[in-house]
Amino acid sequence: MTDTILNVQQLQKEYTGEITYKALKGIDFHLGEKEFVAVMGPSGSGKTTFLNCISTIDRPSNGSIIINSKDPYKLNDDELAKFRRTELGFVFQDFNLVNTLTVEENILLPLTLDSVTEKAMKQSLEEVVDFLGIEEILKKRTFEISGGQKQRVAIARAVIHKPKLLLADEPTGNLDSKSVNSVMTLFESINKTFNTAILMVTHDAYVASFAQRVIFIQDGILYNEIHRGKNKQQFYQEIMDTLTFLGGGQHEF
Ligand SMILES: Nc1ncnc2c1ncn2[C@@H]1O[C@H](COP(=O)(O)OP(=O)(O)OP(=O)(O)O)[C@@H](O)[C@H]1O
Repeated sequence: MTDTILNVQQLQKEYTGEITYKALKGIDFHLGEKEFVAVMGPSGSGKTTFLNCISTIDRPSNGSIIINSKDPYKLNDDELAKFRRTELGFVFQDFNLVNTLTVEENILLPLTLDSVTEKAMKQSLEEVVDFLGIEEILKKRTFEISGGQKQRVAIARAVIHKPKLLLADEPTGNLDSKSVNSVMTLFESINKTFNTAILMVTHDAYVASFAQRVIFIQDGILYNEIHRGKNKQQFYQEIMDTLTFLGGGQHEF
């Protein structure tokens, strides 16, 4: 068994308001330190809540989350901000780039916040830009580049500090099929080249088939998980079969 980067035990999340809603009802989950796992399930099943609890956006109601041997919910605000900047990387469906900054400035943002030296910044930038093949757009503003390019920039920003764990919520949700392919190939190579563990929520079985394992959440509980063997096409079919078994129209996934 590989070392664990993320250990989730009995995770529960209850949204309180006029009506109390239990979005997560006790989830146990381990992510190996070099693993790439996709999270699937019907709409409203709790996928984003699960990811948000792990990414420290949403505080769990009960249970524990340990990332790289640390409990982020036991850190004070400054420590937590630093923890997120150094140990985690985030990729979202809508890219979350700063429109007033250039591509290069966007990518360097996490490092400027951590007062990294200019020399070290340049070196990290060169490495990530080379890896992602985005030299020619570095001086452009975000409104001058395509959706696929925006997501590559967002990924560059998410991995420039070599996080141990990359968290992605529907990273291909706003992309055309050609960009979906290139972004997923990129995720695969980030996972293999930098040994970055990846946890990614997706509705798309094809996108999930790039992962090594898919977990399925239904009604706030872990319903099932399947592992990829050598054959990606067969894995895709198994994912589709599980989704069909889970029920709900295809539009729900
Ligand atoms: N802030 C909130 N307050 C109250 N209820 C919430 C809140 N956020 C989510 N929920 C509820 O919790 C449940 C799980 O939501 P969540 O967004 O995690 O589902 P999901 O599986 O990611 O759905 P989708 O695939 O549609 O994005 C839903 O029923 C949702 O309405």
